[in-house]
Amino acid sequence: MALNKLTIIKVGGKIVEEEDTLKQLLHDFSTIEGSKILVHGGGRSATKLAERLGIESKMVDGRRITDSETLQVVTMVYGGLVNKNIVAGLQSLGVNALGLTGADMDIIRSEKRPVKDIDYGFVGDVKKVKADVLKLLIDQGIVPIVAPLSHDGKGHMLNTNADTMAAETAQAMSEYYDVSLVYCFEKKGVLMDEHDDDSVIPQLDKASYQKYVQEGIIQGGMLPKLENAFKSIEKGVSEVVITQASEIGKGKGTTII
Ligand SMILES: Nc1ncnc2c1ncn2[C@@H]1O[C@H](COP(=O)(O)OP(=O)(O)O)[C@@H](O)[C@H]1O
Ligand SMILES: CC(=O)N[C@@H](CCC(=O)OP(=O)(O)O)C(=O)O
Repeated sequence: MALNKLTIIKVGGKIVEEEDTLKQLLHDFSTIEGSKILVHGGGRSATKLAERLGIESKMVDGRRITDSETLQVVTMVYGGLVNKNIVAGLQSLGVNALGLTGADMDIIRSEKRPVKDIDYGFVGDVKKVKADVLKLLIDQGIVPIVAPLSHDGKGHMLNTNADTMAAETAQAMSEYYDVSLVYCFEKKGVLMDEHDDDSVIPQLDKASYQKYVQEGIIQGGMLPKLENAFKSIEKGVSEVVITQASEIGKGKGTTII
């Protein structure tokens, strides 16, 4: 029997921090038919609040070094401000959104990343996504809105890259659904030249990805997105697309092959 379709949209920090772009995204998300989940970031909003509090933000390969003060900031920003703004916005559009961190209903459990060359601090590597619980919610007509926070099951929240949260959720949900994972950000897709929006790479395979990383064409925040995209395809996700938020479902952007 063919599996039902599930669309997982990941939306990044630049879109969620601006009222107009967020409003447009929520409108576009509300029009997606069928089962869906929204995973959001908010890195830029966390960096701004940290700055106002006099806390410096450090990123390595697109991931935040999270000390205990930074963990407080990201918990407030992702689990509070950003998540609840999205939930309220979607409710106003008739979408029965439910905001969740990984701790809520134990949906996403992680382990603190071991210290190797770099100590990322309170950053979680995802160990388990409770796909069955998310499915129960979806079956009730609820639309889960997932913040980039997981927990370790011992009482600690852990900061977790939103691209990874979306990918791990997509992989786990593939047991029950035919999953499309769409990474939405402010550019039209993965670009040959970051500053030229007309240089979209329509299809990207792993060999080309590795070559572009070496050449410096792909870097920074695009790294966790693409690492997660390739892993998702390998682990049963039907489709992974990287595109501009306004072009969801229009067959544009970069498709991972
Ligand atoms: N080849 C590339 N094509 C598009 N963006 C790229 C590329 N290489 C690096 N980037 C950078 O990656 C960023 C997206 O990562 P990030 O800011 O983490 O996204 P998000 O909006 O999901 O939080 C882009 O804004 C861009 O600056
Ligand atoms: C560990 C880690 O890097 N966590 C990310 C979580 C937020 C995020 O991923 O937000 P964007 O999608 O807006 O980049 C961070 O704190 O920046």
